[in-house]
Amino acid sequence: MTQSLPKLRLGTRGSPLALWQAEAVREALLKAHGWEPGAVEIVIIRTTGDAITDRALADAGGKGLFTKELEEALLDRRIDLAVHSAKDMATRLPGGLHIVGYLPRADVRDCLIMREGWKLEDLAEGAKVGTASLRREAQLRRLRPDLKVSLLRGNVQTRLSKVASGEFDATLLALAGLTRLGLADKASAILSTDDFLPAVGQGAVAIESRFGDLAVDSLLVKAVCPATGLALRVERAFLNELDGSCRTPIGGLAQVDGGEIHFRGAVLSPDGEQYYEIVRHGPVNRALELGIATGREMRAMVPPGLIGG
Ligand SMILES: NCc1[nH]cc(CCC(=O)O)c1CC(=O)O
Repeated sequence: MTQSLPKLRLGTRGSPLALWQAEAVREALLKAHGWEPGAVEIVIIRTTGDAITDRALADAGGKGLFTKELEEALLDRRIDLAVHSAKDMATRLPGGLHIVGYLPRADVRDCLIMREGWKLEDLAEGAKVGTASLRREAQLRRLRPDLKVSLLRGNVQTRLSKVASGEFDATLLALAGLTRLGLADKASAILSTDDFLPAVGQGAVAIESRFGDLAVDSLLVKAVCPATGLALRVERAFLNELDGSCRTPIGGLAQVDGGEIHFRGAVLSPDGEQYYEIVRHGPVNRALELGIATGREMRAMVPPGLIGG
C-alpha cells in the first residue's frame, strides 16, 4: 500500500515528567493506528515556567506559564498537538485552541515525602514543610496548623533532594508524577482524597490542538479516554467559575461511575482555617452543567475576598 505516512508533531516541555507524558501520547497514537514509530515526532519547547524557579508560580503569573510557548507553537503550526499536565492548564485557553481529550487518568492523590514509613501524624510539632502550591499549603495547615510551611519550588528531583538533605522535613507531590518518574517508592504517606483534595486535573495528561483542525482531532478519537474527559469537563468548569488565577486554594475531584458523575470541591483560606466544601452529582450527559452550577453555588457560599473577582 502506498498510503503516505502521517507525520504528527507533538509539542512538549523538556522536563522528565513532560517527556514521559509526550511519550505516552505518542504510544497511544501509534497503538490506536498501528503506525510505525516515525509517524509521531516529539518537539521539545521551553516555557516561561521552566525558567522561573525562585518564586511561587502564583506570584510569577500563575497558570499558563507552562503552556504559553506550546500554545504559540500550535497557533504558528510548528506543532500539531501540545501535550500538558491537565492541572497546569488555564481554564480559558487562547482563542483558536481546545483540548481534544486526555489519556486515562492516573492516581489523583497527593503524597507526603518524608522519612520512610512516616505518616502525617509522625511529623514533629513545628516541622518544616516545603511546597509552592497554595492548595497543598492550605489543606496541610488545616490538618496540622502547627507545621511551618514555606516555599519549595523546582522539579520533582530537586524537591526530593531538599527533603533527603534535611533542609525540609517533608514536601508534598502528586503521586502520578512520582509514579511516572519511577519514584513511587519515595511516597511515605498517600493522602486520602477524603481530607486532601487534589488539584483540578491532577493525574491527567491533556492533548491540545487547533480548534477546527478535524484532520488532526479525528486521529485522537481512538487514543483518548472518554471517562477522563467527562471528569475533567466538570472539574475545569467548576474551577472556571471560581478562579482561574491560581491565587485561591481550590481542590476538586470528579469521578465517573456508570452514567453518573460524582463531584467534590473545596475552597480554603490560605491558612486553612476557613474550609468550604461542596458535594454534587449528576448524569454524564450534563457534565458541563454540573461543573458550572457547582462552581456558582460555591461562589455564593464563600465570603467575598477569599476568591478573586
Ligand atoms: N505543578 C507541576 C506538576 N504538574 C503535574 C504534576 C504531577 C502529575 C499530574 O498531576 O498529572 C506536577 C508535579 C506535582 O505537582 O507533584
